[in-house]
Amino acid sequence: MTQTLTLTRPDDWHLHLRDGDVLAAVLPDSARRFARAIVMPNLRPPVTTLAQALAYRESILAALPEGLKFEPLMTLYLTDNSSADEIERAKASGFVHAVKLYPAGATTNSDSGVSAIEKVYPVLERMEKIGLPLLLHGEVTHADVDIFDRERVFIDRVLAPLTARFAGLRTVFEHITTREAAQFVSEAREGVAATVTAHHLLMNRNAILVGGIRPHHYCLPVLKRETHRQALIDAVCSGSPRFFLGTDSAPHLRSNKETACGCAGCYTSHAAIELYAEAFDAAGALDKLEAFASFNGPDWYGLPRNRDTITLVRKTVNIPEILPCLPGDPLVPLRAGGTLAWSLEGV
Ligand SMILES: NC(=O)N[C@@H](CC(=O)O)C(=O)O
Ligand SMILES: [Zn+2]
Ligand SMILES: [Zn+2]
Repeated sequence: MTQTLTLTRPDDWHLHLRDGDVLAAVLPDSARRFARAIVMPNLRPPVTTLAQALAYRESILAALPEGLKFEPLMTLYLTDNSSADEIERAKASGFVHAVKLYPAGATTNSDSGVSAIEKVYPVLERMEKIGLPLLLHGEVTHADVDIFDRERVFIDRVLAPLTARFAGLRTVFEHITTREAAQFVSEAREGVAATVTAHHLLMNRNAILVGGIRPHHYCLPVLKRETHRQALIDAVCSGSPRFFLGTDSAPHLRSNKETACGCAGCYTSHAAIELYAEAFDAAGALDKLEAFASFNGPDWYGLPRNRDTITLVRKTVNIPEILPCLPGDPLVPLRAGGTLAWSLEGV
C-alpha cells in the first residue's frame, strides 16, 4: 500500500476566498496546499470590473501570512450589462484569467448574474476572439425544473447550444455533479473542460439527508445519487486531461449554515488535497491524482506547471469541530470532528 505520495504542487481552479475577516481566516488553508487558484468573483458587490479585480487581488495578497506564497488568478463576474471592452482590458492586464457566468438566481450571490444568455452574446464573441475562458455555474433556475435535474437540463438548454454557437470559446463547466455532465465534457469539442470538487467525489445525496439533516453537506449543485458520484470518479480516473481540480470551497459563517434557511457551500480548503487523495485512493487510482490536481489545469489555461512538490502521508489526523473566524461565529469545515486518512507533510 502506498504510504507517501509526492506530487507536483497542485492548483485550485475554482475557489471562493470571500473578503474581510473570512478571507483572512481561509486563505492560509489554500496557500499551504496550492500554488495558485482561480478566485471566484461572487462577492457583495460582485467583481465586475478590472479595477475591482485588481483591488481584490491586492487584498488577497495583503491577507497572506508571512512565509506563504500564493498567486490569485482573478476572474470577472458577468452581468447582463458587462462591457466587451472592459473584459478585453481585463485580459490584457494579465491578471484576469477568466469570466464567470452565474445564471441569475442559481446560487450564492448570483442575483446580478445573467438573466438570459442572449444578452451576453456580444461579450462571449469578444472572449472567443481574444481567447479568454468562460466559466459556468451550470444549472438552470426555472422554478419548474427539479433541483436534482438543474444541471442536466442546463446541458441541453444552454451548454450544448452555447458550445456549438461559439465554437472557439474556451469553456469550463464548473463543479460538475452528474453522469450527463461527465459524459458531455468527455465527448465535447476541443476547448471544453470541467472542474470536479472533492465533496462531489466523496459523497452522495444521502450525506445531506440520512439520519438527520446536515446543512454542512448542502452545496450547489446539490449532491446527487450514488450512480452520479460513481460517474464522476470514473471521469477523473479516466486520465482525460479535460477534468481538473476545483474545490469550490465555499465558506459561510456557522450562523448562516445552521439556520432555518441555510446558505449553500461546503468549506473544504482545510483538507482539500487530502480529501481528493482519499477519493482517488478509494478508487485505486492514486496514480491519476497528479495529472488531475497539478497538470491538467495549468495545461488547459496555458500556464506553466508548478515546479515544487507537496508530500502526502498516509496517517489518520483529526479535523477540528470549528475553525475560528468571527468572534462567536466560526466556520464549520467539511467532516468537522472527524478524521482524514491522508495528511500533508509539513502542515
Ligand atoms: N457552491 C456553493 O454551494 N456555493 C458557492 C457558489 C457556487 O459556486 O455556486 C458560494 O459562493 O457559496
Ligand atoms: Zn457555482
Ligand atoms: Zn463555486
